[in-house]
Amino acid sequence: MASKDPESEHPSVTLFRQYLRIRTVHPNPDYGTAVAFFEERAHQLGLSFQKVEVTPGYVVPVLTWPGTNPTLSSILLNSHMDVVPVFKEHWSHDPFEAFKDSEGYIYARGTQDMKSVSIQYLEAVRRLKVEGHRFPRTIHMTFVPDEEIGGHKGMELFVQRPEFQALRVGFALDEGLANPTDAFTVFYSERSLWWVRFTSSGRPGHGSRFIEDTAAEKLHKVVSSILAFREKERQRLQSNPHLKEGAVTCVNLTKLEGGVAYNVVPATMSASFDFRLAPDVDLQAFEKQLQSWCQAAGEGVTFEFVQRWMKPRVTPIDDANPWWAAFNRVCKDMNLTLEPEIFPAATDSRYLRAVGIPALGFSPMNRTPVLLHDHDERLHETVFLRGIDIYMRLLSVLASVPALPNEK
Ligand SMILES: CSCC[C@H](NC(C)=O)C(=O)O
Ligand SMILES: [Zn+2]
Ligand SMILES: [Zn+2]
Repeated sequence: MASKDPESEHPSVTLFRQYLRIRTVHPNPDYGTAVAFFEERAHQLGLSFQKVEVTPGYVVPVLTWPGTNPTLSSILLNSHMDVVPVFKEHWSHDPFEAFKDSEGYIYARGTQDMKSVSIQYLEAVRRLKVEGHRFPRTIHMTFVPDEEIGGHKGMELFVQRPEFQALRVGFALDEGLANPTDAFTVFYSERSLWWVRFTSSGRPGHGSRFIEDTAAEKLHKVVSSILAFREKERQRLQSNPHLKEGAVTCVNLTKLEGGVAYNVVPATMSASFDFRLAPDVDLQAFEKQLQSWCQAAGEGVTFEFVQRWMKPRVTPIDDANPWWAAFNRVCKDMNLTLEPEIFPAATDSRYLRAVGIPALGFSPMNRTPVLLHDHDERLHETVFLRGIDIYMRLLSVLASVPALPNEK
């Protein structure tokens, strides 16, 4: 039970607060201290431990609880170690102090995204071990760097390593989002992230004249086409109560660049967009759409990709998927209402799904406002503790899923 008395704080909450104090914050995350923290936990829990250096200076600690049947594929519990920067002046408490208020809310960067989940995994495994359980399937816990900046020095490299293949992962859990209602959200896919810069070239000249064919006019046209598309998608979402945010495509104009002086018409200008493409979008056709918006804007309008995800994958959420069936059954047994959704942004699950691993994004935080990346990110200790109970039940069932047809 949670307690207001600091003397009798639940040890799992104390461990959570210790981890929150490790400053794994961008742009200079202290991964060394975090990796040492997980190594210490591995020793405390009697788990095997390895460090996989995916690129110089970027280590993935892997903690393993072997199953009783090594021929079966394993369960991967993934979380990322890094957290996004803070605007300290907007916080009610120091974001790296892990302050707990008199009601039991813990304030810190990472309380929701996703240091809570890392500790819930560890504590669920610890308690199951203490209770004397053994399961057929091996459980691995991985703590990856750099998710918040794209996973390019983290999960993207890790899934290509022989050490990762050796884990023989059959199913993975990774991050989700809080849900302010009594329900829990679970993510079975995510939108494809495309960051695109459109550059327009035109005739330069004096700012006092009606110059023909300027870069700005053509950029304006392409921006208008994209914002009109945005509005169409926005209306589609708004007019259909059955559609969730992740099921439509979103785009935002996030950067405008160009110009040197008030009285010089520039020869080039650019506009950058953050596209989030719904999993059912035909990506080749969408690229052609970008080309035709450029052509319609006039000569000299081009685009380049800064990020471009081309492998959208969906983890099936029907009973034909034994992992989903197991996950869903536990939630039913625990009377948890699940809201399956497509993750609106990008997580490391995309790298797992792209190499063929079914993955669900789940951070067990109901009755909690979505505060990831926000000021005063916080989580109530009772919600955190209930998450450990939920993982205990989930792990017991997932790690006992009988041999699949390809495992016999
Ligand atoms: C280039 S990867 C960026 C990853 C980030 N993920 C989240 C969850 O905010 C995003 O979707 O913007
Ligand atoms: Zn995250
Ligand atoms: Zn994040």
